[in-house]
Amino acid sequence: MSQSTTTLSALEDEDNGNARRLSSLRLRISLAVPAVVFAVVLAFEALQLGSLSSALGEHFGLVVGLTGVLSAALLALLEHLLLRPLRQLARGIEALETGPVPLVQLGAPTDPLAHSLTTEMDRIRHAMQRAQDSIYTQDQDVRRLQRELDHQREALDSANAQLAAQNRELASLSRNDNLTGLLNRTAFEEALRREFKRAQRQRGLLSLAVLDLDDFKRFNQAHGAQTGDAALKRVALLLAERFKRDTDIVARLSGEEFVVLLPGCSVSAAQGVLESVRSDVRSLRLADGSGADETAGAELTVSVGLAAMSPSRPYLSAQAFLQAADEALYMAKHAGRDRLSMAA
Ligand SMILES: Nc1nc2c(ncn2[C@@H]2O[C@H](COP(=O)(O)OP(=O)(O)OP(=O)(O)O)[C@@H](O)[C@H]2O)c(=O)[nH]1
Repeated sequence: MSQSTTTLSALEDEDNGNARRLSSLRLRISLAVPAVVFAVVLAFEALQLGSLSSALGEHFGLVVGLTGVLSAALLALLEHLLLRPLRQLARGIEALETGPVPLVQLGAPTDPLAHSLTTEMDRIRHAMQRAQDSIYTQDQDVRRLQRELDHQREALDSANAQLAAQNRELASLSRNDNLTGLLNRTAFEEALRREFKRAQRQRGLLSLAVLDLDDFKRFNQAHGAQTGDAALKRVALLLAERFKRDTDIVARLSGEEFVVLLPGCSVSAAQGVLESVRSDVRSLRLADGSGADETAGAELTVSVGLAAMSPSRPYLSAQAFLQAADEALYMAKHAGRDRLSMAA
C-alpha cells in the first residue's frame, strides 16, 4: 500500500473518530441535561412544598413537563452556542489546507458567527501562506548563497594555486643566480653545511673547488660587458655539463667566481675533472661582437683552488673547509693564474 493511501485512510479514520466523539458528546449532554434539570425542579418543589415524596406524588406531571421544556431549551442553547461553532471550526481548519474558505461551507452567509469564523480562517490561511512564501524565499536565498560560496571557494582555490606557483618561482629565484641559472651563494652555503655534516657523520669523501676567471676585469674592458656576460654563461654551462651527477652541486658565488661541491668524490678524481675543465675554458672562443670568426674570439682562463675532505683529512667546520679552498685559489692566482692549486 502506498504512503498516500495510508495517510488518506488515517485521515478518514480520524474523521470517523471525531464524528463518533461528537455524537457521544451530544448523547451524554442529552441525558445529563434532563437529569440535572429534573433534580433542580425536584429540589425546588421540595423546598416550596415540604417533603420530597408528597411533592413527587402531587406534582409529578408538572415536574416532568417542566423538565422536558427546560431540557429542550438547554439542548437547543448548547447546540447553538457550543456544538455548531465547534463543527464550523473543524470544517474551517480542514478547508485551510485546500484554499479559501467559502462562506457556505461554514454556515449561512448571514450568520455573523460563521462570517467571523470565515474571516479568521482566511486571515490564518493568509498568514500561513505568507510564512510559506517567506520560507521559500529564504530557501532560495540559502541556495544562492551556497552557489556564491562555491564560486568563491573555486576562486580561492585557484588563487591559492597561483600563489603556490609564485612562491615556488620566488623560492627558485631566491636560490638561483639570475644570469647563469646556477645555484646562488645562499643555496650553495646551505648545501655545503648539509654535505659537510653528512661527510663527517659517514666518514665519507667531499671535494670542494673554487674557480675564478682570470683578469676578468680586463676581459670586460677589452670585449665589453655583454661578452663578459656571455662568457660567464658559457662557463656556467660547461660546469653544469661536467658535473651532472645528482649529488654534484655547482653554484655561482659572485661576479666571476664559481664553486663546485662533489660529495663522494676523491681528491684525485676531482683534480682530474677540474684540470680538464680548466683546459676547456682556455679553449673557449667567445665572440666579442666584432663580427670576427668565433675561433678568433676572446680568450679566457680560470684558476682553481681545491680542498678535499676525507677521514684522514678532516676539517673542523664547513667554513674552515671553504676557507681552505679559497686559500688554494689565492695560491693559484699568486703563482701566475690558469692553474689548479691544492689546499695545504
Ligand atoms: N660582464 C660581467 N662582469 C662582471 C659580472 N660580475 C662581476 N663582473 C666583473 O668581473 C670583474 C672582476 O674583477 P676583479 O675582481 O678585479 O678580478 P679579475 O679582474 O678577474 O682579476 P683576478 O681575479 O685577480 O684574476 C669586475 O670588473 C666586475 O665588474 C657580471 O655579472 N658580468
